[in-house]
Amino acid sequence: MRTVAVLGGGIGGLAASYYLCKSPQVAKVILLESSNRFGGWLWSTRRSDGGVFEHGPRGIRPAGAVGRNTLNMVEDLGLSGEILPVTYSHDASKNRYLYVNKQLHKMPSGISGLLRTVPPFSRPLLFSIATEIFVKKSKEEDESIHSFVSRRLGKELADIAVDSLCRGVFAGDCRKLSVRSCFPVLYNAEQRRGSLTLGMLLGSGPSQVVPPGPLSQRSVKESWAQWSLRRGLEELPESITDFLQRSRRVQLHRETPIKCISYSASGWTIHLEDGTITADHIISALPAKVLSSVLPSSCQPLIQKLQDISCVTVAVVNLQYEGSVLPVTGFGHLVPSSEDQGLLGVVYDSVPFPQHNRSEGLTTRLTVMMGGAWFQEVFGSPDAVTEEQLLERATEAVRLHLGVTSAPSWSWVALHKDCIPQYYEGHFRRVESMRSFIKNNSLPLSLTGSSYDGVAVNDVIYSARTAVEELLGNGI
Ligand SMILES: Cc1cc2nc3c(=O)[nH]c(=O)nc-3n(C[C@H](O)[C@H](O)[C@H](O)COP(=O)(O)OP(=O)(O)OC[C@H]3O[C@@H](n4cnc5c(N)ncnc54)[C@H](O)[C@@H]3O)c2cc1C
Ligand SMILES: C=Cc1c2[nH]c(c1C)Cc1[nH]c(c(CCC(=O)O)c1C)Cc1[nH]c(c(C)c1CCC(=O)O)Cc1[nH]c(c(C)c1C=C)C2
Repeated sequence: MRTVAVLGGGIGGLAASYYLCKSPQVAKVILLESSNRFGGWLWSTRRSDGGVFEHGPRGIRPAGAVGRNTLNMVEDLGLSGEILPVTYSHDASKNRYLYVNKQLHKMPSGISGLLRTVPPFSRPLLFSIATEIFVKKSKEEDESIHSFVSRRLGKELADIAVDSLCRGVFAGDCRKLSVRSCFPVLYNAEQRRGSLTLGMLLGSGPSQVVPPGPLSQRSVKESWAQWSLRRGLEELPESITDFLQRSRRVQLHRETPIKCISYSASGWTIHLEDGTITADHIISALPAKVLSSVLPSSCQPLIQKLQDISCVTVAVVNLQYEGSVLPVTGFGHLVPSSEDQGLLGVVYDSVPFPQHNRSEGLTTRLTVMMGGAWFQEVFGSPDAVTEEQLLERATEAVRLHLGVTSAPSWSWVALHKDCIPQYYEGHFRRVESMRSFIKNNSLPLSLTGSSYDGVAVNDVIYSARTAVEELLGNGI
């Protein structure tokens, strides 16, 4: 392989470039990013007083093949000493809350949490789990998450717990999201074991093989539930960028938006604002809709399918309060759509990562997330809403939900337009048919990034690795 162009310099494009760079088979890697920085949604503000605020992801899970894979990369980049782990026994792992009927309720955990009736639920969770074993498996090839959970565990759990969970991961509506694509473990447990309960007890099928490196082994030994980095998660893309800059085979281009791409027998031509670049193969780590807008019209069937993968907009408001202001301790709370459509949830950042608090004087850091699938309905056009409106709505939620009446001593409002792709029912078929089109037409193109195979940072990195392995026809 002579030249591979990687489109989009978020964590997906950086990871693809990293894996390409590891292989001697590739002569040249060209990474093209439209904005003035690499990292995409991994974005941390570091203040001069020591405070670190995350505007995108704030914690990564170490578990599973995808979690091990990321830790192996982190170790290879020399970031092991920067890790901030949060163990399973930490309050942030044990305590998560739901805000229902204008009150915070701790989500049931442990055996006693399953046996008792825990508000806002009207019966013990064990009842739903025990009866779930006898529910017949579906013959449908996909289903909405809400329909799946209602059928197997009851409507109450679907309406409150699962509705909130989908807002806290996809900022999305569980009535539209696909169980098969968003929660493959649940789908496979039903298909392979006939039940979620049996699937959890017996395992729901083979998982990818990723041998754990020393850092991943440490995460198991020390029981990590999630981790961040000392200077915030943006340290990860910064470190990959440094790694790539050290290679003479890699060209990194910021402020280089791709205008369109064309294909001929001699390969791809990528049209930029001020010139063109040629490549033998393209790995796209662009959001699906952006890729659809730059592809040549000869790819019409692919363009159509890419356009069907839409994204939601999330407003992220970081708040710093003086002193210790939280009435409870834990990861944060989620708000079901029946309680408040626009307010998705509040993360209590100071609890899992106190190391990111300002170095002098006690502070509490919170992040309020708003909008998602309900953005337009609640706030109107993202282009018309003001920062003042979003800040006001966020501080009002903190006052009502957590009883914090003081004004924040620092705040940051970010409007993330089209930031989380929504895997609606039938997503897996759309992705399958896009990849078939590429294969059947022998297009030297790979699809990676959060639009296809999972939205978590771990999933995006693993998808980049898979794209490179498939391209080079070997393991990395
Ligand atoms: C608020 C929020 C909280 C999250 N929390 C978590 C979490 O706690 N844990 C977790 O695991 N995940 C979390 N995620 C998800 C995760 O951060 C994202 O799914 C992931 O970062 C997406 O990476 P990506 O590279 O696929 O896409 P992006 O980050 O969107 O990268 C795409 C890149 O393409 C560039 N681009 C766009 N158009 C062009 C063009 N024409 N030419 C060139 N470049 C272009 C963009 O500028 C961008 O840099 C969160 C996401 C958000 C938004
Ligand atoms: C309130 C909105 C959001 C919060 N986080 C996100 C949104 C949209 C985005 C997000 N959160 C997680 C992921 C990755 C999923 C993964 O597979 O690793 C993404 C894209 C992690 C996560 N956050 C919550 C859960 C249950 C998970 C899954 C992994 C885990 O169990 O740790 C819950 C949660 N998210 C938010 C809050 C306030 C909250 C619960 C109290 C914020």
